[in-house]
Amino acid sequence: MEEVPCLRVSQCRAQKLRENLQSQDFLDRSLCIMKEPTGTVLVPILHSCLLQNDSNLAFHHRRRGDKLEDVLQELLESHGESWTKEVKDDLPRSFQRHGDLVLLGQNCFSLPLWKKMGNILWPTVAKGLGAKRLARMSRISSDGFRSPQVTVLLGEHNWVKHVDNGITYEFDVSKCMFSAGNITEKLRVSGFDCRGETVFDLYAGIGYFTLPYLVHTGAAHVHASEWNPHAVEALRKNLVTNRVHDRCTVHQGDNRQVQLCDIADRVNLGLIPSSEDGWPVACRLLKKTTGGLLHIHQNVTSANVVASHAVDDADNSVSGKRADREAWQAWADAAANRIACLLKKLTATTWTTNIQHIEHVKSYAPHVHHVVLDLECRPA
Ligand SMILES: C[S@@+](CC[C@H](N)C(=O)[O-])C[C@H]1O[C@@H](n2cnc3c(N)ncnc32)[C@H](O)[C@@H]1O
Repeated sequence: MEEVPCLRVSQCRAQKLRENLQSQDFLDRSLCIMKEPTGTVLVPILHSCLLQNDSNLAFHHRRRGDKLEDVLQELLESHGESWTKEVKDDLPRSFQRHGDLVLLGQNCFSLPLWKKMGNILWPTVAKGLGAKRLARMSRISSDGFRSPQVTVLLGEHNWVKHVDNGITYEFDVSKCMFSAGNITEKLRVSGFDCRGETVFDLYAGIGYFTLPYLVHTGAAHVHASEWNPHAVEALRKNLVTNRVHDRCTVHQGDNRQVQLCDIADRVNLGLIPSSEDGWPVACRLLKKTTGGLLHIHQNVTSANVVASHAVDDADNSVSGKRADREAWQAWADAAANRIACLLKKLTATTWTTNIQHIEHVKSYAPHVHHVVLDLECRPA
C-alpha cells in the first residue's frame, strides 16, 4: 500500500486548512479527512506539495498520480490539435472526488475543440483523473431541496459513498447535496454528550448531522425531518447501513408541518443561509418543563460593520476580524431575544436564553461567515 502525506492539525484548525489546501490545489480529494483518537485530524495532501509543507507530516494509505494533462495532450495531438495555453486554461482547476466518481465544475472543457474528440473524450478524462465515472456540476439549485444540477458524462449511475469518522454516507450526487465543507461542525457534533437525550434534526438531508448524533453522542432517539424524497431515500439507507435505524424516526415532508411538540432536549437547525423559518417549530419541539439546546446555523455578513471600523482602525485585518465577531455576537443576541419571545408566546411562561457558544464553520467570502449558535433555552 502506497503511503499518503497528511497534515496533522487540531480539530478547530482543520476546516481552515482544508480550504487553504483546496484553493491551492494541494488537497488530496481522493481520500477523506480522518479524526484520530487523540482528537487531532489528518488532512490528506498531494505529494506535489511536500516541499512546501514539510512539517507536521503523518502518513496513511494510498493515492494515484495525476496524469490528466499527459493523456489529454496525447489525445489532442492524435487529432491534429495543438496543446496551447488556452487549452490548458480550460482544464478543471478543482473538482470533487467521490470514490470512483469525479464531479467536475462548470468552468472547464468549454472550448469547441473538445467536441471534436467525440466519445473518447470522457473516458480519457476519467483515465487522467483516476476515475471510473464523471459528472459535471452546474450549480446548487434554489429549489429549496438545495439539489445540485449535475449532468452525467460517463457512468451508469451517480450513487457515491463517503466514509467519515466511522460513518458511511451513500447518496446520489445528482440529487442530494453533501456538505463536505461542514466537516469541523460534523466533528464537533460527534463530540457532544447527548446521552439519554431526544434530538430533533430539522434539516436532515442524507443524515449529515443525524448520523453523528446517533453513532457518536449517545442520543437515545433522533427525529429527522427532510422534504427532498431523494435525500430521504439516502437517509433511510444510511440509517440501516450504520445500524442506527431503530433509534431514528424520519419525518418526510416540510418540517413546519410536523405536529409533534414538547419532546426534544436538543434541536439541530442546519440550514443556510438561514434556518429562521424553522425557529417556531424548534421552539415548539423543545421540552416545556426542562427546555434544552438549539444549534442554529446562519450565514452572517459583517460588511457594514467592517466599513465603519476601517475608518478608525489602522490595522484593517484586525478590525475586520473584530467586526466579524461583533456581527456574529449582534446576530446571536438578536436570535436569543427572538427565541425567548417565541417560547414565551408558545408556553405563556418566561424563558431565559443563554448564548453558550458561537462556532465559526467556514467563510463564503470576506465577511460572510457560516456560524452556529449554541443557544441554551430554559423555562424560568
Ligand atoms: C443544507 S442541507 C443540509 C443538510 C445537512 N444538515 C447538511 O449539512 O448536510 C438542507 C436540507 O434541508 C432540507 N430542507 C430545507 N427546508 C426544509 C423544510 N422546510 N422541511 C424539511 N426539509 C427541508 C433540504 O432539502 C436539504 O436537504
